[in-house]
Amino acid sequence: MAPKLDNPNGPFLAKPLFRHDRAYVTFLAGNGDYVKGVVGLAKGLRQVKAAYPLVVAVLPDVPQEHRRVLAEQGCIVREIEPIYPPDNQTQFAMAYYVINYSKLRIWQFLEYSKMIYLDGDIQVFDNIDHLFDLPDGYLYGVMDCFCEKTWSHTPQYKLGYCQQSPEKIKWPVAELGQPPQLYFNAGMFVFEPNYSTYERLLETLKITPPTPFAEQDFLNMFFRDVYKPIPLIYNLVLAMLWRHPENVELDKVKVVHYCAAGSKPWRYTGKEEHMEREDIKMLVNRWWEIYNDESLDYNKKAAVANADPVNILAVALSGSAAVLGAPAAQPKRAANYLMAPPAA
Ligand SMILES: O=c1ccn([C@@H]2O[C@H](COP(=O)(O)OP(=O)(O)O[C@H]3O[C@H](CO)[C@H](O)[C@H](O)[C@H]3O)[C@@H](O)[C@H]2O)c(=O)[nH]1
Ligand SMILES: O[C@H]1[C@H](O)[C@@H](O)[C@H](O)[C@@H](O)[C@H]1O
Ligand SMILES: [Mn+2]
Repeated sequence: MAPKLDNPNGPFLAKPLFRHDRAYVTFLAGNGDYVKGVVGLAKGLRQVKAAYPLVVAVLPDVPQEHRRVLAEQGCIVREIEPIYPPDNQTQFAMAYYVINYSKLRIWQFLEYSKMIYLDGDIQVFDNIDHLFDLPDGYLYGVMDCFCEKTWSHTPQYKLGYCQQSPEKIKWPVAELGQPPQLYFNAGMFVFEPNYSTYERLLETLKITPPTPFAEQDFLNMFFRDVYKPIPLIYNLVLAMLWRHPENVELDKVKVVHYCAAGSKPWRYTGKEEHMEREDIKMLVNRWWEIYNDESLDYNKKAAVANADPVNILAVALSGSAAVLGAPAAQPKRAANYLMAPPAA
């Protein structure tokens, strides 16, 4: 008797052709050295055998040469238009962060039902694919720390209050009412692209004055009712090491965010405050090990050899091997879409 198939159409059709509607996504602006961060991130994701590709949302000012480097690393490069805060108000945001409002465009990546955003100055040391399985309908991220000078404009900083240790210096409820809502660091978050959310984000931005932490403040405000904190192992903001060491179990950390002043590995000199710490040196070295590891460079042939036949067919249809593991779902809306060229 013929074996009973789960799917009466047979094993070939049992798997959908386009298997992934999930991806990691990062953001790249300018012609500077953040491209190194993104290359490092792409290689880090490969090292931990991430099941999903890395989409890089690039602004028009990212040079072709950098796009080519990213495509050769197996990234899916997508150009986005910049987003600026409302006219004449940019002076109220920290100039350096204004460009980050453009990150809102990633809600427009409708061919993906769920994505994990990671800053270019993040490295992934352990697989985090399981975060894609968190229940839909929420935005997930790691709670920030308010203790660095970058927060000196806020009442939290002035009081010495931090949501990472709310029991140390208590929020003065009698004077100021309820403590501030939980606030996530926007260098990493799990979200669902959605066109109506995207439109509401842009509409709301038009009537929202810019603030110092730019889109990070804005996203915290916009998603305040659906934000769910996840453990800090998913985005270790480096200042946690000296501000709240009792909260950090470094050997369990899966994702490191090199956001503290002077900690970007590709610019590291060790001279800035805290940068002489052994744990910082170790984390910077670990980033470089990944960045320099040639065995982690994208290898089209190996990717094809490891892929199952369904994926190979998908690649053949898409005309690009760089999308292996994330066959080319076509964007449902107009977007400049640069498929990775076949690697030489
Ligand atoms: O010249 C630049 C500047 C930034 N970026 C991209 O924008 C991201 C955010 O910039 P930083 O990582 O330098 O910023 P921080 O980590 O200090 O900032 C934090 O606060 C910011 C407020 O705007 C954002 O929310 C950011 O995601 C969050 O991690 C970078 O990782 C990178 O992906 C570039 O590509 N080029
Ligand atoms: O997003 C910012 C950024 O990452 C800064 O480097 C850090 O000092 C802040 O705490 C954070 O809110
Ligand atoms: Mn960052």
